[in-house]
Amino acid sequence: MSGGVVVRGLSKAYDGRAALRNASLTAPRGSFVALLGPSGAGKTTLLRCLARLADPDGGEAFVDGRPMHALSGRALKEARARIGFVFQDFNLVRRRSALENALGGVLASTPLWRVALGRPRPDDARSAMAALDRVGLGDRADARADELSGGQRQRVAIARALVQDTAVLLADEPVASLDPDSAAGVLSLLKDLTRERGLTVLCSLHQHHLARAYADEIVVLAAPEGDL
Ligand SMILES: Nc1ncnc2c1ncn2[C@@H]1O[C@H](COP(=O)(O)OP(=O)(O)OP(=O)(O)O)[C@@H](O)[C@H]1O
Repeated sequence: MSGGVVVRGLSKAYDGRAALRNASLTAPRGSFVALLGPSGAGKTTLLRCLARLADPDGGEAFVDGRPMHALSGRALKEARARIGFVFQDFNLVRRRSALENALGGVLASTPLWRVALGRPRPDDARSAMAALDRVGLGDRADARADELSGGQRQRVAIARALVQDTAVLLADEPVASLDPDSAAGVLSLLKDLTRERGLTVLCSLHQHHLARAYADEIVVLAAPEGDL
């Protein structure tokens, strides 16, 4: 199984009600794939199943060659640590700086005493700075996350994924709360990263025109009908 994202026949129900039914898609390595569909179609559920933040009831979900549906324990934890996430509601630690948030990408592999003392490994601090530079926020490294604009916060979340050395980035409506210019900036940054680093981006969006402007491919999820 090559890199990127492959979903085959993925299904998930909550309390007997289908949230996702028999979904299949492929996001080849280095591509930007947009996920469209009406509210309730299961876009978030699909992204959560891919990262095994939710357990699918059936089907297969491969992320960068790893069978996420079949992993457990340490192997699952390691696989999940290699997936980057960007969510609509800015999943950053608000009172921490941009640099500390970007460093969150390596915290899973940092000894606890370094976390407790707030002393990152020098290499990690350098790569976090480089990632912030890449997303255009090198001069805001010390700013607290809650002092940044929405677009800047999404850039920090992207920097965190770069520090994590992630191969696949899952983005759940990353521009839903942003003004049009910031939204365009975030999506074009994601697109550039697919070209530059071979990053695979699977990104749910509500705006069709943005999907058409930035995505290599568009996948439309239909709402699952009825109970299972
Ligand atoms: N944790 C949960 N518990 C119960 N039902 C859920 C849960 N998460 C999602 N659902 C239900 O599953 C269905 C799919 O929801 P999901 O959030 O995946 O859709 P979506 O396409 O992302 O929608 P939106 O575009 O509105 O964000 C919905 O009917 C939703 O109510």
